[in-house]
Amino acid sequence: MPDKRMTEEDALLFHAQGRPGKLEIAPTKPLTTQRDLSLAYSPGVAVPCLRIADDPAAAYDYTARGNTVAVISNGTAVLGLGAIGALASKPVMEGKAVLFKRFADVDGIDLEVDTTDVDEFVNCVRFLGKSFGGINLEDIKAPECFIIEQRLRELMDIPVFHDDQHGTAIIAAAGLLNALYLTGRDIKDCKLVVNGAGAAAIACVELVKALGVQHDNVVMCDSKGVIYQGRSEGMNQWKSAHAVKTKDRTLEEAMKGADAFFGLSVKGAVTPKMVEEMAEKPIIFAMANPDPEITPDEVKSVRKDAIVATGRSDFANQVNNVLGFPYIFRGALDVRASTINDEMKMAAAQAIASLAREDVPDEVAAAYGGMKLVFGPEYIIPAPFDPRLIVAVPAAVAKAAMDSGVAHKPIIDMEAYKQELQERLDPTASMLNLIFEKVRSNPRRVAFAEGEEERVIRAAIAFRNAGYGKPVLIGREDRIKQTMDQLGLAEAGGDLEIFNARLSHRNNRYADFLYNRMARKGLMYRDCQRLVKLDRNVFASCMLALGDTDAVVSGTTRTFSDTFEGISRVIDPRAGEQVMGLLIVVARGRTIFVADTSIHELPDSETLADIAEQTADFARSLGHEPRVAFMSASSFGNPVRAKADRIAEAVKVLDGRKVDFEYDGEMSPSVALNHDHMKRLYPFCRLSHSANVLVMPGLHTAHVSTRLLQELGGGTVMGPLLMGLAKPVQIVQTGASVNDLVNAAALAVHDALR
Ligand SMILES: NC(=O)C1=CN([C@@H]2O[C@H](COP(=O)(O)OP(=O)(O)OC[C@H]3O[C@@H](n4cnc5c(N)ncnc54)[C@H](OP(=O)(O)O)[C@@H]3O)[C@@H](O)[C@H]2O)C=CC1
Ligand SMILES: CC(=O)C(=O)O
Ligand SMILES: [Mg+2]
Repeated sequence: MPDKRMTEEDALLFHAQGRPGKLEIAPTKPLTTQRDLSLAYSPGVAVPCLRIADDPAAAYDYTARGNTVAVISNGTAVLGLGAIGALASKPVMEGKAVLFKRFADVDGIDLEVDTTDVDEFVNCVRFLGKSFGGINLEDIKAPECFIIEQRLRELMDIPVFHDDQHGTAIIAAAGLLNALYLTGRDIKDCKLVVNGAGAAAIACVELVKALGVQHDNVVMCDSKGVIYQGRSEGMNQWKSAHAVKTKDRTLEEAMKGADAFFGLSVKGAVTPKMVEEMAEKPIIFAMANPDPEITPDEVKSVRKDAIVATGRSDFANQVNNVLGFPYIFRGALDVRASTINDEMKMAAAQAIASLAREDVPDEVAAAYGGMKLVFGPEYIIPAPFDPRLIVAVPAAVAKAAMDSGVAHKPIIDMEAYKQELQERLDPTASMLNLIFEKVRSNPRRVAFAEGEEERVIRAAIAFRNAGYGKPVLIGREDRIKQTMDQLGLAEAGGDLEIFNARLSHRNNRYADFLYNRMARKGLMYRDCQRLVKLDRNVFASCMLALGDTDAVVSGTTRTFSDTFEGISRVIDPRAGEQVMGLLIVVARGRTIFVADTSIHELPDSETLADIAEQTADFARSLGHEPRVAFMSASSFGNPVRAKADRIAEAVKVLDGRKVDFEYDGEMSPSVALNHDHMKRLYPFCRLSHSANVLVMPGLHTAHVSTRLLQELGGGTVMGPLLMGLAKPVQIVQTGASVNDLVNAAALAVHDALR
């Protein structure tokens, strides 16, 4: 079942563009000077080596071990794709490593071990233990995975956790607890059918039985049908442990009257007829990836009363181990647990289940506006981007580790630990995701002014596929169609709307509108007609001004000022605001907002103060408490520099306005961004910590520093975003990528929703 939000080409491009793959390794210490080299490498490195030789626990203080988890597979059960091999499993393993980082700030390293032999695999992994704080086994088929995990748990003194078994079981159990509650069932009476008797299925059954499901109420099926007592074909000890006395031999027979179904097998294994014959209010978790055993639409076509979950993110109720493994390891690593035991697994399941029952914070609910985030059949489990998971699950896991005596480094102050967990999650990434989800739930029309450009066409298709809205390409139809043909996008982009500014029947309306605005600013009617016909930025802006589109994106083919000139002929600034450019820089664990990067050559004090206020507002909307620094080459008059007065003056302007955020200046970047430096040299500085909003003294400096950051910074740079226009317009940089264009268009839609 294809995901409507992307094509196969999108998936390949995503992985291939820029540096191939999804991961890189970045140093955490500077390595610039000879001294750095001496400290990081020989001779300095010998000192921590000897400390660790004396005391192995010191490895947690002097190396990255304590925050590093190996994601290890042999490629024998990759998602539901089967035994595609170690190498072909690498995209999934890199993906798991990225999820570790993104959701729980754990450094994951993927290792693909090219053997299907259990002894070889175990011998390879067992000797790697000293490098890592934990081992996450992934996509290894049953029954070998049971033996591998068991042996490695015995041989290694760090947590060894087969994610497909326990990660899946924890999430499925959490979902089941909530679904049983919603359908008024007692866990002891629940009749469960499980299709699949491999890694994930066996672990799920074991965990739900530990939580109260009765042995005789569970029927498991595999590729040969029902696992009944006495069956000999295709059996193993793990399946035998769950064999039951029954006359049923097929999945279809077993499903009759069942309360709940777990699918951990393959795509399409369940038919609507099977679902039709289940009990009232059936619970159906079709968890095979990437395609479920049955789709939610198929279920709903026969059973409106069903609660349905899948492993995918494009449906409500995603029961996927991504909700578990990052957080479970976070908790386990933080207390240096020697293992991940049943107590920790149950605590994680309970924490996830309880979170779904709690009131969803407004900002999360608003962002997922299209879905019902109120505890109920469409929301039995938290959404993967729920920012509360990073606190709730690791804290529960860490506590269970401490209570069950496997924590080598117990947490003393749980509240402080929760605060620390909160800070691990990059609020910008979370908020941006929430913004994009909000856009998806409220899609709008966006005019791409440079519709003949290859990248713009690709971006329009990706924008539409991502569900952000309806793109309109401005350009000549024959040119656009020809480019689509050349790119092999004729089918994907065939139904996109195209407006040709030269031929549009709207032109007279637009020219009248423009003339009304510009007649007293030196333009004649014929000038306006020509502009509407020939300048696509003017045409697209007229569409926006007159309600024919909700937003405009442009900028790939002309300089910012040329593009802005066309747009500003039609669109005014928002009343009381400055039009300006704002850059978001996420680097080295911090998010910095930089403005104005686009419009004001040499802003006066009042304008600098306006820029500070608008940027502080924006930072706050992304979850950051703003601390504004007015940037300069000098700090607090030292050394005296020409034209620095207006910057210091901006501070006084803000004093007069009584704003509700911290600000100070003028100061140089090394003061603004280095708190120690700031406190030592300028103890009177009013900022409580390093600045996160940098107001630039002028366009030159803003441009130069922006470009330096983009070319050399090593972090993620977003923008510049265009702020302060009365209608939503984004101008990307010339040379913007498809991704930049899609993001800009989505942000423009978000602006349209204000
Ligand atoms: N949503 C989630 O978070 C997760 C989902 N999964 C999904 O679960 C599935 C299984 O993964 P995993 O347990 O790791 O793999 P395994 O290879 O360990 O197990 C696969 C199981 O599926 C059974 N099977 C295969 N075809 C059929 C069929 N037509 N009817 C019934 N059973 C069948 C196999 O039967 P036999 O024993 O007879 O060979 C085997 O028991 C995959 O689709 C995977 O994507 C896995 C982990 C997490
Ligand atoms: C989600 C997962 O781990 C799987 O499908 O294998
Ligand atoms: Mg897996």
